[in-house]
Amino acid sequence: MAANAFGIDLGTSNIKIYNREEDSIFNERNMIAIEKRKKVIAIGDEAFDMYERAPESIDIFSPMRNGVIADINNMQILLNGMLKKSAKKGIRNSDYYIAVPTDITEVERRAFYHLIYNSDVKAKNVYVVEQSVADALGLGLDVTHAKGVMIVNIGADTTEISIISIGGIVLSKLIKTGGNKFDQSIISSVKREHNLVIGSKTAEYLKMELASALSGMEMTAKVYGRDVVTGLPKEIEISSGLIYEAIEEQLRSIVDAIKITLERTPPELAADIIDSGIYLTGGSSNIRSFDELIEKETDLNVNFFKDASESVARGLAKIINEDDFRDLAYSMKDKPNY
Ligand SMILES: Nc1ncnc2c1ncn2[C@@H]1O[C@H](COP(=O)(O)OP(=O)(O)OP(=O)(O)O)[C@@H](O)[C@H]1O
Repeated sequence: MAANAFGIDLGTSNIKIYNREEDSIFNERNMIAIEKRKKVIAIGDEAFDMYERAPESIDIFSPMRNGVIADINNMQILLNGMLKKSAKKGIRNSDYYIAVPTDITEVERRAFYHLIYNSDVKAKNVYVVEQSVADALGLGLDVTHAKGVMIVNIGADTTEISIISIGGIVLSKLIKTGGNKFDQSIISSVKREHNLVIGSKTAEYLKMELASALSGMEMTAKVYGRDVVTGLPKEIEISSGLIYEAIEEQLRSIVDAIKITLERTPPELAADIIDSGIYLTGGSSNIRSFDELIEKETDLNVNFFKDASESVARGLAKIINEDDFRDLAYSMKDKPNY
């Protein structure tokens, strides 16, 4: 029997690890800090704390890009370190369940599997789970039944929109828009409007404080940055209106992708979705009134969950612990050329 079982949701911004033995979810930033291109000096939240503060000799980055593994060697080092951090024992000879986006290439999919299979955790078994299936289970939906559900996961680099029925994916679309793109737009807008250079952590703070998916909110927040003209540090008050203008285009592209997916949904499943509504998940679904915007634009009910950023990990926990859902995980070994 396997020593333990872990469920892994590798996000561009955060890595979430479910540990069966401790029945807990570990959630830290998916970041690694490397000094002089050789020495790993920090991982996870500790690396994130150094981000945009460290000298040039230290590179700090996420080994994931647009929802897929961009740097497998560093992702492996990071994952091993995070597993050791998250679990007191049972890392070796355990079963590993990894969530993978659906709308990616076979090469990208294989990289998730090999990340675990080739790592020094010496996994007993490696199983792959479609990310949106785990997401739906984590929200408390029983996806093994015939009823169709639509899951919209708005993450950091990506938004994945999926239609699930009878435990399988009927349609899935991954678009390269999410929280990180909102942050980048906020940086550009603050620079254009106020001649102020801010870092991405400040942009994320402004997003969390002031962003709304609907116009009309009136709030302000003070931030520090560097004045482009004088080169000196400066404090400025930013309005929610500016943040709305900065992210409006990206909000629209997410709504448009949802509409396109709905248009392509088979009619019987569309009827189910009208009945049950759209399920909104992922960290960026926390932007104020996102559910209201989607409801307004699609005329469908939107179900929003406050702690949705860990729903994939909670879904993996269900697959690990409940026999009824075990078949939702599959081994890549059963497929040729793996
Ligand atoms: N309260 C909040 N308001 C707005 N955005 C938030 C909030 N909380 C988290 N976020 C954003 O959610 C994103 C992280 O979400 P999540 O953990 O679902 O992404 P991920 O799985 O790492 O990314 P991806 O799915 O793109 O690989 C970040 O961009 C973060 O800024």
